[in-house]
Formats: sequence, structure tokens, C-alpha cells
Amino acid sequence: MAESSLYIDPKQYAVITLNRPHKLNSISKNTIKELDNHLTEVTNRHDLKFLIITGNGEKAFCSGGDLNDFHGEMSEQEAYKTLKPMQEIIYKLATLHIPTIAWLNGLARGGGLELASACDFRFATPNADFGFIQGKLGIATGWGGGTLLYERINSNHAFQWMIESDIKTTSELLTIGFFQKEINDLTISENHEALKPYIDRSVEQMRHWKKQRLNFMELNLMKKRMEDEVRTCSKLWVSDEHKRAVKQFLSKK
Ligand SMILES: CC[C@H](C(=O)O)C(=O)SCCNC(=O)CCNC(=O)[C@H](O)C(C)(C)COP(=O)(O)OP(=O)(O)OC[C@H]1O[C@@H](n2cnc3c(N)ncnc32)[C@H](O)[C@@H]1OP(=O)(O)O
Repeated sequence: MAESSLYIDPKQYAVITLNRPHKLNSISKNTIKELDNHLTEVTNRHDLKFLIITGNGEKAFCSGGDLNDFHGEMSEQEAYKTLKPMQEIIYKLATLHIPTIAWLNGLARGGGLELASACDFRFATPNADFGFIQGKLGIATGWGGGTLLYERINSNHAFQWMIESDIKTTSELLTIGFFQKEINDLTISENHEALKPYIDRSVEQMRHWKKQRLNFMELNLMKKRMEDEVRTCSKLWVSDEHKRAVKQFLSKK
């Protein structure tokens, strides 16, 4: 069964939905392959105004990597091989030719927030919480999302969040500018007030503004920093703290 979907709306926007609500939309190796195909299809189209990434269900946007796939017993080399593909997808998403919106329909943890950080904008439900929790798992961000967080918010706030690895509310994240809008109606449609400005603009306008936005980002340096994250996370992957954290999570079932 497909673990994600790509929908193209007649109003010229695309929606990628993570479709494993029973696993809090955690991202498996198979999901990663599907996301790559969805992004390739969106990249090859010239008729889209923007892309939304969201999760199925009302509990979770994405709870990060699937810990059954991203388990604790991997070697540093295996961890690198497993983490790298998603980092490449996160970079592709961050540099997509059209504006992107993370529609946070529910909680996000770890790599789920890295995925959200890859988007230009983050609109979130007030009824969930969010955490870069990798620090508490004995690792660091492993998909390049830490680099992107520094692109999205004040560097001191990003630095503190990486270290403290705490869970934050929508209100807190609106205050520090990580989230741009609070969405009470989770239904994605042309009638949603949050989307109306994006739907009303032309394809040419939206492509121009995204190109302009990317021109202010040091993309080669950003890519190198994201690749460094994968290498560092892979080294930390074999730490006892990480093995313990993953084992504890998987044993609670
Ligand atoms: C891979 C590296 C990547 C990176 O940093 O680059 C990362 O994402 S590391 C961080 C990985 N994510 C996590 O550690 C979060 C794990 N999940 C949780 O801590 C909890 O699920 C929580 C707090 C988000 C919600 O807890 P709650 O009690 O409300 O729900 P359950 O834990 O019972 O979850 C329901 C159901 O979903 C399964 N689940 C949730 N998250 C994951 C996950 N990340 N991987 C695999 N499976 C996940 C959970 O096992 C339950 O399944 P069930 O079959 O019903 O037991």
C-alpha cells in the first residue's frame, strides 16, 4: 500500500501527503522512495504555483524516521547509507522551483521537523506540539534539517533548540517565527483563507518569487552543511545513548 500520495489540484497546486497515520506518519525507507518520485514529478511540471506537504489524520504531521528502519543497531556506514537519501530529498524540497508550505496537521518530531524546515512556510494546527528531539536520542539532526532551521529562524533560537531538544507549542513557534500561520481548519482547499493569496497569484509570479528567495541563500554552502549533518549523525548513531533510546522506544510496544 502506498505510504504517501501526490495530488494535483485544478487550481494549480500540488499536495504530498504522508499516509501512515497508524505510525504517526513516520517516514520509512519505502516512504523515502515514494517522496523522491513525487518530488521528481512536481519538479518536471511547469504548471504549478506551489506545493503543500502534509500528513494524513489529525494526530501527526510526521514523527520522524521510522525507528524500525532507522534502528539503533546500524553501523556508522549503514546509518550514513540509510540517512543520506532523505537528506537529498530534503535538499531537493528546500530548493524546489516553486514555493512550498508544510501544512502541520499534527505533531512533529525529529526528522518530521526537518521535513517541515525544508519548506518555505509552515502553517500549523494549534492542537499539537513539535520537537527537534534528536539531542535526547543521543544523536543530532540527520537529514540536513538543522542547517535549514538556521535558515528559518534566529540562529540563537536554532542553536538553543538543537541543544535543549525540547517540545514546543504552536504559539511558541509562531513567536519565534518558525511557524507563519495557525490553521484551525485542517482541510486543504481553494477556499481556505490561508491559501487564497497563493492560489490567486500566477505561476510566473510564484516561480519568480521562489527564484528570488533562493538567490538570497548560499545553496552550495547549505548543501555542504547538510551533508556534514548526515556524517555527524552517522557517527553519533552508534553511541550507547542512541541505541538505548531507540531500544526503549521499540520495546514499549
Ligand atoms: C531517523 C533520523 C531522524 C533524524 O533525526 O534525522 C529522526 O527522525 S530521529 C527521531 C525519530 N522520531 C522519534 O523518536 C519519535 C518517536 N515517537 C514517539 O516518541 C511517540 O510516538 C510520540 C511522542 C511522537 C507520540 O506518542 P504516543 O504515545 O501518542 O503514540 P505512540 O508512541 O503509541 O505511537 C503510535 C504508533 O505510531 C508508532 N510510531 C510513532 N512514531 C514512530 C516512529 N518514529 N517510528 C516508528 N513507529 C512510530 C508507534 O510505534 C505506535 O505504533 P503501534 O504499532 O501502535 O505501537
